Amino acid sequence: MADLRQQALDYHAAPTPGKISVEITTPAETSKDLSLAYSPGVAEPVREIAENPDDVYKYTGKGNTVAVISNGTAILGLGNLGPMASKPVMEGKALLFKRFADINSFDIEVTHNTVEEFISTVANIADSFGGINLEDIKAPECFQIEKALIERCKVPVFHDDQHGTAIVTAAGMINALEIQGKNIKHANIVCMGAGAAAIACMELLIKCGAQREKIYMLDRKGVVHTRRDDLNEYKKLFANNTDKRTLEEAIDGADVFVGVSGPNLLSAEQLKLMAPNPVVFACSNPDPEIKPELAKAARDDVIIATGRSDYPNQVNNVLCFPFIFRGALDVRATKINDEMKIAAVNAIRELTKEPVPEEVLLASGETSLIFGKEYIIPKPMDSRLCARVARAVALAAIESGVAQIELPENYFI
Ligand SMILES: NC(=O)C1=CN([C@@H]2O[C@H](COP(=O)(O)OP(=O)(O)OC[C@H]3O[C@@H](n4cnc5c(N)ncnc54)[C@H](OP(=O)(O)O)[C@@H]3O)[C@@H](O)[C@H]2O)C=CC1
Ligand SMILES: CC(=O)C(=O)O
Ligand SMILES: [Mg+2]
Repeated sequence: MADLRQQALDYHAAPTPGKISVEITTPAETSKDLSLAYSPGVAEPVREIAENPDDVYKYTGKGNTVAVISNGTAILGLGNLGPMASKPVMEGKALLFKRFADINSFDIEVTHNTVEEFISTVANIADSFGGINLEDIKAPECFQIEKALIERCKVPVFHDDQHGTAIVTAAGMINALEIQGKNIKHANIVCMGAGAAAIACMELLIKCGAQREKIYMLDRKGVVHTRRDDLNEYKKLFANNTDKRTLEEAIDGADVFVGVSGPNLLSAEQLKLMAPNPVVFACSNPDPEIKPELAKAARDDVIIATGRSDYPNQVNNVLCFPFIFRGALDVRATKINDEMKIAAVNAIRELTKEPVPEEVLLASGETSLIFGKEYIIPKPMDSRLCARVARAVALAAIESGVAQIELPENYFI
């Protein structure tokens, strides 16, 4: 662990501080090059864009650039550590956009006093980008922020911790329940956490067939129930009319545990109370609600997933956000709607059942990956994800009427 700590610090410090840089895409060597790139030549695209605003997509990088924007109020599961402390994560998201979907991104860390100030800051710069990926903004402010920005911005705005997480959780959950021989419609679900990721995950699981009254959501004060008078409007949607008050009571006989809260909050004893063949998604980063080795030692019928790269079954929004933006940008979608989200769920879910190419096995350090308890969701290094998810999302955008241009010719086929 100490070794990983030092390796991670060295990785971020060298060979240059940070993880991303900006590259030039056109020649800029000679006076002639500069007369095209800068003055006088740059005036020509300026005039064209002033005449026809859509030409910004033709003459600038806007259409392939996403802003990754945070205020550092919910950095992974580490809490509210401020905008600068969030920068390694935001640079990390930019790295993932580039590595997995060839999308350029800038990380922007906003210092603000009021929610309205944050919203105005983002709304005022949004047009510079093809899309806005909001990251690690805590609940409940994140809901108001995302809603206001969707209304005010012409480009798609997507809160990754809500919807990216929900899409990957839904894809993994449907697969895991299928392997365990269970139907999501009948599943008793415990959700540890009642913030950005939790609310969005549960809403999407409901759209995929889960029943609201079978969901027991918990926050720091225990079960979210109808007799509590301290619930915000988002938690109220999950207030269960129940006498259960504690995790022990909620998890007794549950089929599913989704953890999007904090480290080590589920004990082996609590896991043992779950129904036969349970599904446990311990998704808090970097430290899950229960460690896989502890969960597996407690019972051998469990399917366990975490948000981490160093265990099997990585349920992490990296499997979604690069690709959902790839599809949205490529048909210039004005928003990322439910149809596009469900298309992403199905594309991720279905890919898991296909044979895994050798290059993915190599990159994952595995000799075999076959749909089953240890492989419920594709690996991030699976290059087929970009093609499958982006195409499904782009088609859904077109069919649901939010695309502004047609599918590019031979798009990912
Ligand atoms: N694997 C993945 O892809 C992702 C994982 N996550 C993880 O989910 C977690 C939450 O992130 P996010 O939703 O953005 O953050 P938020 O700040 O919006 O929500 C955090 C929620 O967790 C609850 N919580 C925190 N500590 C405890 C505790 N000790 N007992 C019970 N509930 C607790 C909070 O309760 P209260 O409301 O009472 O404060 C709150 O409801 C993080 O660990 C993050 O790493 C998030 C996104 C993606
Ligand atoms: C993965 C991620 O976005 C998070 O843990 O916040
Ligand atoms: Mg996050």
